[in-house]
Amino acid sequence: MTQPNNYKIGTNVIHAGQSADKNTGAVIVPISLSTTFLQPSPGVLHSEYDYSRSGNPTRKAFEECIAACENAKYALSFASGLATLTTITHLLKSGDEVISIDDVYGGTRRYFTRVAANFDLKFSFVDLSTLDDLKNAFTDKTRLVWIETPTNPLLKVADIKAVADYVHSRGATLVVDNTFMSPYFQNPLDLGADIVMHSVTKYINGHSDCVMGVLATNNDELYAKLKFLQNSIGAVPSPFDCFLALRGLKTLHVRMEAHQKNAFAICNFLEKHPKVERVIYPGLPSHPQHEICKRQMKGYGGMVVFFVKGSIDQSRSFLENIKLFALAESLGGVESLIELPSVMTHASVPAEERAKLGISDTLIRLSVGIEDINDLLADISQALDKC
Ligand SMILES: C=C(NCc1c(COP(=O)(O)O)cnc(C)c1O)C(=O)O
Repeated sequence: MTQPNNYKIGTNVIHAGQSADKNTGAVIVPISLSTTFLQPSPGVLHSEYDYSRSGNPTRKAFEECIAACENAKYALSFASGLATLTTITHLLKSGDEVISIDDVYGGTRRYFTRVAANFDLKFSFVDLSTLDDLKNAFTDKTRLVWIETPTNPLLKVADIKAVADYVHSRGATLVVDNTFMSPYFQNPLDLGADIVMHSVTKYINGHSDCVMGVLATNNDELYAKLKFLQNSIGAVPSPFDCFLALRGLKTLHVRMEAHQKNAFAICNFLEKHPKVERVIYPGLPSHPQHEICKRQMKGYGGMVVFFVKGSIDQSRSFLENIKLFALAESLGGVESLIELPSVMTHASVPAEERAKLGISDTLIRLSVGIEDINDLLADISQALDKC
């Protein structure tokens, strides 16, 4: 269990869970690759570790650091964001129902509808800009509510505290996927969420070189169940990935501020451009839930979406001419990424659902990196001029 401390996140990312090694004095947490640990006598442990799937020193350091960053007592890490989602879903039993915000990552919807639904779990997807849909979708079998906020890709925002209060009034559990904000700009547990999770692959690792996931909670009972599931299902990250993620995490506060500064500059440019229909960013007063953003978020992140005027022809032309932004899936790395959700990250969402959500062929998603903003703006400008 991670004890609360009075440090700010900019200190915790560097120090929490990372005390110098008592034996060697090593200041940086080593990569502990041993899969097994000596037992002086059968069943008697030399340390807290017996087998690396059940517990690993490098993984423990990362989990303790994330717990401190999310103001949590506990954190558990996994091989990917979806492995985290899968493990959380195993808290449920046959016949249980789950309500998810409608605009979730395509892989999350795919797991819910094409994997977990085969085990007699029922999923419904609702717009959460108000509580009405949530209340209408709730039944006595609803056990879990899953929200991303902001959502991927449309950056919709849900009122975490209001959702948590209602979910708890019905005796259910709230999970918040905090990937787009990272622990630096938003702490859902402080707002009433029971579990917060991240695709560590994104901003937490921050360098597009590690696929990993993590969850954090203050609930002792949930932690005990999830710790059991982490070991029993075994979807754990490698010690090397934990080392990479812990190293990337150390600059989270610096990177998130740089992402945000560049994102605002790009929004200001796009809003004035004649070939841009609409720009969506939580930090803009024009965002439909901007007041909620100001209340529950400490910043607005590096994700920007906008609609180009025209059709997929204009989208393709723009994306084929962009140079500095890498046309690729994923997000949250120091390099700028760009993608077309309707064809790439959300292609697995049925076309009629995409249409209902507004994920059109002219919706462009930017993961704004921390390159020099003048170069990023010049790149976007030259590509827009050609489409
Ligand atoms: C790969 C992409 N998303 C992964 C993702 C995931 C899945 O994380 P993985 O580490 O890729 O398994 C979970 N939650 C959110 C909000 C995500 O965006 C993407 O949107 O490009």
